[in-house]
Amino acid sequence: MLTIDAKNVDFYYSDFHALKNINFEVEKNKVVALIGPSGCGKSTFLRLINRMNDLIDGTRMTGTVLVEGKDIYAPNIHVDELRKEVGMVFQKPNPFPKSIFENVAYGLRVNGIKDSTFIEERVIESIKSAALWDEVKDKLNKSAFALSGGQQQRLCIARALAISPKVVLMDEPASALDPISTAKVEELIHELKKDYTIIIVTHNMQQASRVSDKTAYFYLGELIEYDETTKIFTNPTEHSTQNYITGRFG
Ligand SMILES: Nc1ncnc2c1ncn2[C@@H]1O[C@H](COP(=O)(O)OP(=O)(O)OP(=O)(O)O)[C@@H](O)[C@H]1O
Repeated sequence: MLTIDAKNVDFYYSDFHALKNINFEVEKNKVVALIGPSGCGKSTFLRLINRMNDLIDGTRMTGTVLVEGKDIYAPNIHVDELRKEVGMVFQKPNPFPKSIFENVAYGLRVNGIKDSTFIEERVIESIKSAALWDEVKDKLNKSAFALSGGQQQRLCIARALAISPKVVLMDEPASALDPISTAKVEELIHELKKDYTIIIVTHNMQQASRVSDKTAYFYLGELIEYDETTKIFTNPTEHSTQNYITGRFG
């Protein structure tokens, strides 16, 4: 079964037609990069996969988005349940004003989990998975704001992992980070794909080619080309893709 299967998706911000007939499939445990010039609809599409656009007034979607075979826009879908399966990491690290431990425990607590041994194990495991353990193990009760930006971003990744999602959406997760932190996040993405399916929006072509199995090139609300990353970066079919990856526009 496909992990993500979007068919004939159109999306509007009021009258503005932001996504045009998108068809997009992702297999389990793959990393897919969404690339394309600013304003072409990458983030809009990413946010459709965990219904983040529902929060914006005047928006409308047609078509279907299936996550693990379930139509996530069907009336019986609970958005809170969906977001347990489809986690998200944003461009700027956004830890809560809580301790390092409580940031990661948060999703478990709001989901009603009370078993403190389970919470502790899950928090430690998630921080380890996010490649942050060695840096924070002696200060789990300190404020998350005392961490560096790169550490905060890995903490946000740990927070997303704690509730065991199937899919992790990442919207330019390294764009606010220095090169060393960026490299750590990229290594982490590589590790995480053993257990998760990851969709990442990035403006950094090297990053897309380093971290992803497949790459989707968007332009003016259309999915122009979607293929193996090596193919997109060495021998794309479309002129528009070629122009973008070689830096001729965008
Ligand atoms: N909340 C909104 N209300 C109205 N229009 C919006 C809204 N968010 C995005 N848009 C428009 O939809 C289009 C796609 O935006 P989106 O943020 O998805 O692009 P993007 O490819 O992710 O861009 P960037 O690379 O700059 O983040 C743009 O023209 C944008 O102006």
